Amino acid sequence: MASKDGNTVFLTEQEAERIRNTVKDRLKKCDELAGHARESRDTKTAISTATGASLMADMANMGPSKGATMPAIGLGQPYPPCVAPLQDLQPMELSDLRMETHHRGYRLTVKRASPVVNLAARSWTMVQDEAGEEIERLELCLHKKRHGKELLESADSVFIIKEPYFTLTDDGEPTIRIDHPSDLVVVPESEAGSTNGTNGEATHATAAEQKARSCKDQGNAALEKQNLALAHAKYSEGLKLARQDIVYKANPDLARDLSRNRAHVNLLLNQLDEAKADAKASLIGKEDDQRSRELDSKAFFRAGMAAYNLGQYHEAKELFEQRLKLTPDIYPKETQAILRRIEAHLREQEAGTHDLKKIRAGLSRARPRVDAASFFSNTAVKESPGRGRGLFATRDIGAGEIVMLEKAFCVVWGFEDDALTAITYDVRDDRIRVSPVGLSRAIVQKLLSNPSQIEKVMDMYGDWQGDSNTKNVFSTADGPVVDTFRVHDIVSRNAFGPGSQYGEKGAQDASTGLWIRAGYTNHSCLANVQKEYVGDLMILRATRAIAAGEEIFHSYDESSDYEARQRALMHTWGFECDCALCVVEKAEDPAVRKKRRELAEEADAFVQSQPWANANRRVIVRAQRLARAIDETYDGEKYKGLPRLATKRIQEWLAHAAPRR
Ligand SMILES: C[S@@+](CC[C@H](N)C(=O)[O-])C[C@H]1O[C@@H](n2cnc3c(N)ncnc32)[C@H](O)[C@@H]1O
Repeated sequence: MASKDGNTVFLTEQEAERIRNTVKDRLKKCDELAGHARESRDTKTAISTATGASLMADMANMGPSKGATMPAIGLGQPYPPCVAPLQDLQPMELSDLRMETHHRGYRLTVKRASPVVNLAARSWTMVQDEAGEEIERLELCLHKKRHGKELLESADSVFIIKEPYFTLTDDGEPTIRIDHPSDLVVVPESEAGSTNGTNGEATHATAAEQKARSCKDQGNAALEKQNLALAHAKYSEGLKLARQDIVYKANPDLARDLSRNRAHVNLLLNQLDEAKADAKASLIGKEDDQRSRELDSKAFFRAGMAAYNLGQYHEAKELFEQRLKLTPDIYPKETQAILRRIEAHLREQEAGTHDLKKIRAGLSRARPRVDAASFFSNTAVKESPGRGRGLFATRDIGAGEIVMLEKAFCVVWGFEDDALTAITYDVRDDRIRVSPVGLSRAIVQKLLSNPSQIEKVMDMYGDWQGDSNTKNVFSTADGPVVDTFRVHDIVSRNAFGPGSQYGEKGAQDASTGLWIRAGYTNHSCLANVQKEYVGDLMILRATRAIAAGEEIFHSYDESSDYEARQRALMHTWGFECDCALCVVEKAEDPAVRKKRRELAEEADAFVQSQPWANANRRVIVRAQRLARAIDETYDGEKYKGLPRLATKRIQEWLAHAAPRR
């Protein structure tokens, strides 16, 4: 575990080595044991170990050092999630598990047998199979919660593990390990009778209708108590019954009521795709009936809000217009106000007409995200030879003009509960990094809640592109499928920090986010746009005139030192920059670069220690001398038309200080 303090993450060489060795030792042992039969555990010992560990973890989570250490996570052995529906998988028993094996084609049904051990980046518990004869450890890595609740804590539930992966923990202990949340199906015990985890079809219409009604009542009661997850589960259970032909033909309104109610819960849970679909499915369409109009008005509102929150403003406009037309007497002012907001967002989307001053004024720590549309029409994504895909200007853009505005797909602010930073060691490149795993986690949650968004996130660049046969499968009959290793790798290469806008500070507190469109922008040290942030709205502004067809570049790393810059680009983004500036710098005598680096360090120290306000003549002369000395390290001929990055800070200091003398 690394300790953290203020802006720095401390990780000594020994600690780094220990993390490396732990991961490598584990992999070695896994290799040796691959295919071996599982050894039976003693139930009593297993439960008492888990109980002790659970207590210790709870105490650590409550203690004074809470949050003072960063979890360490080993990476680099990605495997795809299961893409088969439960009903196509064969049942297996705990005793069938083989070490270091993905049991493809199988499913395992278990029940929790001990308390849950809740750690920062993982949770584990002991589970027993249906016969209760065997006991084994089950671990959920990182993606261990759903709607803020620990999945393993689900009371009275059975867990069905799709294509279980049996491996070793870092401590060398056997465990079933789940990395992809879609590989775990949590089924209420009452429903678990049918082995595929779904309700058996009720054959008798009246009995099914009665059961569906009871589910609706239970859903309503759960909603009243703000138990959204239970309300959703109950409405879903009821819907399954109410949508059966025999029930639907006799009473179509029951399915509509359940859909309308679930739409409401889905909106509260930010499950916008299903909220929209449910609300639309609930429409009755009897315009001559007052009650039907009222209910459909509600449905149009719910579908409209879901579309609005998904940024689908054209659809949202249609839905709210239909609402107004259908029930001009129900909250007309509110509907008109939403329609005005939608019109404003459509203008933002088409012409980039954002009122940034107003947007900025509406932001606070309590409301850190903007309500604004993205504006992309000045840009297009195309191939960029040697760099994968890139972003290109579709028209001439003047210096200082806005090139693009994008609302983040997801931002985790450093002060939010979702924030989590971990030390990650990746065996693929033997590198240790500080990774915003809280952002990966939040993205996965958002994708599970809004499966229509999965494909566009998965299209982003990342090292692990998924299994070639299954990489484009994003759902099964059991729900959405998200490859969390892919999300992690996408975050590694595409996440940016919107800076400290709400008082976040320090490495452990850094805010990070994912902007999908901006993610296609390649790097150049000779960038033509600069990034700015207003809340979670990223603004790319032209730093010089950009001609139609030109590629848009921003700078991923602004270090003036060539070596430091290349190191950061290779370490974080995996490439070597070959822009015109890097070509010249690379060809220079390393001794010249070293001298420039030392002078730049001296200049940085000077700038930090000497305030420019009221600087006296002697101090200014010193700054001028330093600037000249750095300047002299540049060959005038070779650097013609190229920036002299190392002089930047001292020149800025001089620009502030000199005019006042
Ligand atoms: C944020 S993505 C940029 C979009 C990416 N090119 C794509 O195809 O989706 C970052 C990745 O693009 C590539 N890249 C960006 N700038 C580059 C450059 N100047 N030269 C080579 N590769 C670059 C690297 O692979 C980097 O990890």
